[in-house]
Amino acid sequence: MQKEVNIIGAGLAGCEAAYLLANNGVKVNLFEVKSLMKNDIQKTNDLGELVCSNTLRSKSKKNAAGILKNEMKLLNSLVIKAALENEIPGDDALSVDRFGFSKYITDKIKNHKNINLIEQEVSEVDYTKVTIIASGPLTTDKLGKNIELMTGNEKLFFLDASAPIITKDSIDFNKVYWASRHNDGKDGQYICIPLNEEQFNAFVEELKNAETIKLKSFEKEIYFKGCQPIEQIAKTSKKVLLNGPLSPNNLIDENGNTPFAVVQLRQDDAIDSLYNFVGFQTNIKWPEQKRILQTLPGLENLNIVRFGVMHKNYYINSPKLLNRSLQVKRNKNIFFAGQITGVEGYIESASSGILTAINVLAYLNNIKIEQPSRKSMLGALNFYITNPKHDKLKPMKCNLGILDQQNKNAKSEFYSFDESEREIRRFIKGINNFAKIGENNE
Ligand SMILES: Cc1cc2nc3c(=O)[nH]c(=O)nc-3n(C[C@H](O)[C@H](O)[C@H](O)COP(=O)(O)OP(=O)(O)OC[C@H]3O[C@@H](n4cnc5c(N)ncnc54)[C@H](O)[C@@H]3O)c2cc1C
Repeated sequence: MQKEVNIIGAGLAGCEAAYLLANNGVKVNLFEVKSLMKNDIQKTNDLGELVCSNTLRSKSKKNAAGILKNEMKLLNSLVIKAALENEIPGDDALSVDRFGFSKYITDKIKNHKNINLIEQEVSEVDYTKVTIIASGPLTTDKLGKNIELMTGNEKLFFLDASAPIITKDSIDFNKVYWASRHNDGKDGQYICIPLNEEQFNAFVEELKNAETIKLKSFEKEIYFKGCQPIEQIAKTSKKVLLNGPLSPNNLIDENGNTPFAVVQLRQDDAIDSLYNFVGFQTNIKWPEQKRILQTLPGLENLNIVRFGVMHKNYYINSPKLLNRSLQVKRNKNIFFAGQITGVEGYIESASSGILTAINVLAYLNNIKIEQPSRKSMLGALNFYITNPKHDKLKPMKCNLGILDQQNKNAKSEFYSFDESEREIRRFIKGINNFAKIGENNE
């Protein structure tokens, strides 16, 4: 009889897991609620939606995100395929047309003979079925409560925010210029809004005094580093702004000058009509957002198509609840994948979907497998989020610091990349008796 798995959530992790399992002959029931009930940041009915920025971050072989994406590609990632098919200019980053990206994923999932997409909210997990919970940082309340009951554990959360998106035709191009940080200012792919010191100081004051949406009393201000709202950074330090979202480094204008500060806009769609603010996650009230952004040179008439918003991000205490196979210790039929496990970010969540699916496949085949080691980014993330030493897990993005690569200083600048690739190839070889991971295995 055909093996069967339920997956809750058709986001990045759920779709990756469904794709891998279905490609390996497993019948997948993929449950997704968004066509019936959207959360505040979902905009379309398509699957694998990118809810905020449209970038899967750096392509560099020296960067943690570049290393993880290469590992995912080796593992036949649906998300990487969708991204490469829908890539748009983004300098060093893999930026995508978010609509084309999700459409690609949706088509692959809906047309797969082994995947049955079921549009409904799951409020109770059926423990008798092998199940992957991939319901993400905005898991519905009913399911969240059911997960709490199952785990007997407190749910954790941190606050996250998204950045506004504007139309290109509302920008005054006489006041901005094109440049790319990683390309010596040539062949610019980002719209750069130059600020002199006075303009920068005035903008920072606006951000500091901006009226923000009030948090509910139970939402203590817990921000995850890397997703801090811009107004919060402004309150903390001008230096952090100048070294971060408003850094002018390498953004040389047409006259060969480097401005005091630069606000960057990144292309957001394939037809080049929308742009998002780089590093401008915000929780400022919407009319205030518009007023403050309009003070920037060139944006006096800006047209915002999506405002920045802030959200709670749920995740479980994985070190306590899950074993290294991302399986609930007290209920072997139940697995978790994606951001709900405590990884943070698009590619981290998607890659976790791949690893969980491989573990589910091993479980269905009654095979014990060795997880990828910490020489790979996938293995390092998995080790981090399931490490019992982290009794209060803090969400983790991929980064070079979590890799266990003893000789990385002694070797070439691409040592980590090469070492991680070797590790993933070794891992794939080790599971090829039950998992088909080939490039075009569909
Ligand atoms: C506001 C915000 C901004 C973010 N910005 C970025 C960013 O710019 N860059 C980045 O790398 N990461 C960002 N993230 C993180 C990113 O969203 C996640 O890392 C990623 O989408 C998580 O993937 P996932 O598959 O785990 O969950 P999701 O992509 O959220 O998918 C989960 C799916 O489960 C569905 N679902 C939920 N509950 C149920 C239920 N009961 N029954 C059925 N279906 C259900 C949801 O509708 C959803 O489609 C952001 C997150 C938030 C909340």
